Amino acid sequence: MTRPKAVLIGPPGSGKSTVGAALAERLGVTLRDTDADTEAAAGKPIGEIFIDDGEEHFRALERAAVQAALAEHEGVLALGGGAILAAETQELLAGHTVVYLQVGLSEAVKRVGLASARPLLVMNPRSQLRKLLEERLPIYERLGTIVVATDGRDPAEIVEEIIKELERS
Ligand SMILES: Nc1ncnc2c1ncn2[C@@H]1O[C@H](COP(=O)(O)OP(=O)(O)OP(=O)(O)O)[C@@H](O)[C@H]1O
Ligand SMILES: O=C(O)C1=C[C@@H](O)[C@@H](O)[C@H](O)C1
Ligand SMILES: [Mg+2]
Repeated sequence: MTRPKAVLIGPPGSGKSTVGAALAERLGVTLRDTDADTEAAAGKPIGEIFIDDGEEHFRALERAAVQAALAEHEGVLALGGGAILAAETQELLAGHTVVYLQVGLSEAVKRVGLASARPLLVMNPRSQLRKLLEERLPIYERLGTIVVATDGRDPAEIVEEIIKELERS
């Protein structure tokens, strides 16, 4: 059965795309990112999907993107930050190697401030992120089979820890 070597989950700014790219390179495999797949399916950026079609439509496209990627991809798979909210996705992740990238509120705020626009964090990113972390932390914790702290650590260091954990699992 085809399986990703690692599925990365975590809040916005935890580094799923950044660490995912470095991890894939280190393992000699490709990175697939469900945010990119969702944009490709819709033919427009995530921000525009939210504006034109609403979050519910985005989440439906995201569920389909996650389902396809889990079935097809053999490399590293990064999920959108909120993909784990769907019960269907939570069930599909059972049996996969799921790497939860932990990030604290202050560090997440700094990191998303540096990156491209995220529709859920356009207004008052700190309080939006706080709410989002409160809701999601128990879910990330439950789904992660490998948990890696990222605050104050650079992506290369995080990748080495993930590799060690993958070798042990
Ligand atoms: N360990 C790290 N140390 C410092 N900066 C980091 C680290 N990981 C990621 N970053 C930076 O934080 C920003 C967000 O990272 P990234 O886009 O990888 O997060 P993400 O988890 O994919 O977020 P999203 O859920 O919104 O897709 C980027 O500017 C990235 O360079
Ligand atoms: O945390 C979230 O809900 C999101 C994170 C991003 O990866 C994108 O999937 C989108 O901006 C929503
Ligand atoms: Mg990302």
